[in-house]
Amino acid sequence: MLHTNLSRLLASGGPKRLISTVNKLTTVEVNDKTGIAILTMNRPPVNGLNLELLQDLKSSIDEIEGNKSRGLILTSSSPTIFSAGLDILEMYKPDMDRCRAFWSQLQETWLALYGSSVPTAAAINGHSPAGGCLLATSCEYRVMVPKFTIGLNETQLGMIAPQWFMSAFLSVLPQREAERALNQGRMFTTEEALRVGLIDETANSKEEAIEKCAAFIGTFAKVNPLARSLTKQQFRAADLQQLKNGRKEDLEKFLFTVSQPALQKGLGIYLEGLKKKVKKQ
Ligand SMILES: CC/C=C\CC/C=C/CC(=O)SCCNC(=O)CCNC(=O)[C@H](O)C(C)(C)COP(=O)(O)OP(=O)(O)OC[C@H]1O[C@@H](n2cnc3c(N)ncnc32)[C@H](O)[C@@H]1OP(=O)(O)O
Repeated sequence: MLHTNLSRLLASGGPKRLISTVNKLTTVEVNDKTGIAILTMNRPPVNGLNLELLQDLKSSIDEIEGNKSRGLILTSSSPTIFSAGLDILEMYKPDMDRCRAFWSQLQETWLALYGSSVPTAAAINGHSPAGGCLLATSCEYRVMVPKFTIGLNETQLGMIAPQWFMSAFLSVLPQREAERALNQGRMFTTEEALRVGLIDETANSKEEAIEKCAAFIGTFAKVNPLARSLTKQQFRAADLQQLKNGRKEDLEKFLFTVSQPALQKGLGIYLEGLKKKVKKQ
C-alpha cells in the first residue's frame, strides 16, 4: 500500500532535506521521497511556548504550506517533553506590551496550525500539558510514546482555558469527556489518552511515532488534495471564525486575567513548586 511505503521510506531515514535553519527554535526537514515535512520544536529544557518559539512555529508552518509539502508532522527534539505549554514566565510579572505580543502570536500560530491546508499529525514524544496539548489537538492525528502525560491542566493553575483551546479539545473528545477533563484540569497518561480517544495510537519510540504519523498522512495519497483541504477547512471553519471574530476581546480577557493579583500569586506558587521539585530529586 502506498501509505505503508511512504512511512517505511520516512522511517528508513530516506533522503531528508533540511529546508529551514533560519528559525533557531524550530527546524523543518522535508523527506524528498515522501514530501512530508517534520517540524521539530527545539527550545530546551521544556519547549515552553514563549513569544519567539510561537513566532518560529508560525513561520515554519507558513514555510511548509508554501513549499507544497504533502503533510506536516509536529514533534520535539527533547527526549521527554513534547511541550510544557505556555511559558509561564510570559505570564508571571509580565511586561504588558510583550504580553500583548505573546498572546496575539499564540492566536496567530493556532489559526495557522488548526487551519493548515496540509494534513497534520503530532508525534508526541514526551509530556504535553496545556499549550502542548493545544498544539497536539490542533493536528488531525496524534501518536504518543508511553509513560508521558497529556491534557489541559489550566484549572490547576487557576486559569480558564479560552474557548478556542476547548474547540481543539472538542474536535477530538466527546463533549462529556472534554468538559469533565477541563473542569478537573486532568492530565491523562498515554494509556488513558488512548482509551478516551485523546490520542489515536501509541508508539514505542519517537521514530515509530513519526512512522505512524507518516502512515496517517499517506492515507490521503489518493485523495484530491484540494478537495481534502477544503473539506478540512469546512469542518474547522466555525472554530477558526469564532477566534477571528473575537480576537480583540480574547486578547483583552487574557490581559485582564494576567493582571489579577490573585492569579499572579498563584503562578508564583506554581513556579516555586516546579523549582522545589527539581531540588528534591
Ligand atoms: C483568558 C485566558 C487566560 C488564560 C489562559 C492561560 C492558558 C495557559 C495554558 C498553559 O499552557 S499554562 C502552562 C501549563 N504548563 C504546565 O503546567 C507545565 C508545568 N511543567 C511541568 O509539569 C513539568 O515541568 C514537565 C512535566 C513539563 C517537565 O518535567 P521535568 O522534565 O521534570 O522538568 P522540570 O519540571 O524540572 O522543568 C525544567 C525547568 O523548566 C521549567 N518549566 C517547566 N514548565 C514550564 C513552563 N510551562 N513555563 C516556564 N517554565 C517551565 C521548570 O520550572 C524548570 O526550571 P528550572 O529553572 O528550575 O530549571
